Amino acid sequence: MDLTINEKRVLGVLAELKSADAVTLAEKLDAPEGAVIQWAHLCADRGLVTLDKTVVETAVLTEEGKKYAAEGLPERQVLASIEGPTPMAELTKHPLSKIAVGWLRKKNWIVIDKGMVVPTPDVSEGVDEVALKNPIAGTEGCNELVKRGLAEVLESVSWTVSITPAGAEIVAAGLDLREEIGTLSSEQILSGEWKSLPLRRYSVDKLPKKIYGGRVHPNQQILDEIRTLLFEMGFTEFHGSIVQNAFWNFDSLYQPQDHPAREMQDTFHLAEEMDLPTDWEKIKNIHMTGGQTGSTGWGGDWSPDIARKCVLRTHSTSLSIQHLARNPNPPVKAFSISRVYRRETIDPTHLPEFEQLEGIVMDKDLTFGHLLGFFKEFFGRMGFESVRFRPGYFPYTEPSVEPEVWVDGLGWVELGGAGVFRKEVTAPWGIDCPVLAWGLGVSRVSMLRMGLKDLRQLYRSDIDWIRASPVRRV
Ligand SMILES: N[C@@H](Cc1ccccc1)C(=O)O
Repeated sequence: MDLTINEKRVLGVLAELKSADAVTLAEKLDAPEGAVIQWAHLCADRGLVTLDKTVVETAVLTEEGKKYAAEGLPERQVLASIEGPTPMAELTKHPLSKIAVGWLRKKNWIVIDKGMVVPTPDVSEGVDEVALKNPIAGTEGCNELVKRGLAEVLESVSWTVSITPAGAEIVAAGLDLREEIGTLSSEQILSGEWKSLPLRRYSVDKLPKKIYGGRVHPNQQILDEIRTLLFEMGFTEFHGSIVQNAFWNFDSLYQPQDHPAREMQDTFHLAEEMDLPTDWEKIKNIHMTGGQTGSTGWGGDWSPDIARKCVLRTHSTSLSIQHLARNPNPPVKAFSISRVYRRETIDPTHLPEFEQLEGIVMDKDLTFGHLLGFFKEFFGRMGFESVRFRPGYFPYTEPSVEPEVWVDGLGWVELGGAGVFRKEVTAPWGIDCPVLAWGLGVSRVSMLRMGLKDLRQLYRSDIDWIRASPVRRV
């Protein structure tokens, strides 16, 4: 049997001791415990030793636990601070009363009667207090302390290694304890001396431990791929703040102030307010009368106070309109990949935050047909071969569509919305050519591309999944 020198050394010690724990072995062999355990496992693989694992639990007090061990549990301290019936109002002055009162009642150390706290006759030491003096893992008292965060249980693993008859036999037959040779010199080869040297054996059928290099998160890879694709298609990128006022998130997009999407249940509203642009009245006019656009507007009233209120952006269209307001002259061809926030109930296909890919193309003579053509091209390059369009509705586009892609096994999957911005949206900023606009859920795209059933997987720190996900072309 080709044993390594270290395996032989383990057997050598065990031939004498028969059985030993890893700490003793490590001492005898003057080697780290971890290494000794590894050598013992190699011997165990060959049936020369057996290994027994014992998990020992030790309880230790947390910082808070230590403090109470010295001063007494809060309920004990508070109880000690009163003599006989005491008004509740008095008791609550004690700095620990917040923690203590619940426990005092739970332990039946007090009863509360018409605002008076009355100590009961039985206030003897509890198992938790015993454990606080000497915590022993697994005892009822100690479990109580763990629940209260006053103690924690640490696990330590210890190994016992025992030699088997097969191992003893090998030792009895004599062990060659000469150092093994890992490299040969040319003299050793030329002289033929190598034939008698104890050469280190290599096992070619044992797989080495896997090494994982750093890598980009699979979802980020897809986002990067989309960015690269759009740069290749001639787009520039725009960014903006996560916090937007309603003016940019809703009003400038011709979303009426009583639109249901603005409701509490859909949007994260913030307490902050943000100033409006100095020429905000043109948006008010558009909403109330349609301004110079030939539209009748929504009618009714429009309040700058509502428009100043901040929200977490619910869509990146709020960034698109600001990009257009800053760049009102054609051509504009720009995109943004940004997180957006909605009050969704979390489930496999809905999250309260997700990435949107937002795009705008502005130029003379653009038509709705160009928008559909863009999607065919873009989704084709993303690997979705069939695209279809369903009519849609958005307050800021006319016409509007919802593009869908075909995914084998799932059917048609809706990916977002698109359309041509209405005059009510573009005219206030002096834009007079058509603007194609869209917003797609890219997390959906990632999910489909990776074949995931659960969107949440994209945002979990699941290191095994991240390592196992195939590296994609970027
Ligand atoms: N903002 C829309 C998508 C959209 C963007 C631009 C134009 C039309 C629709 C959404 O979040 O669903």
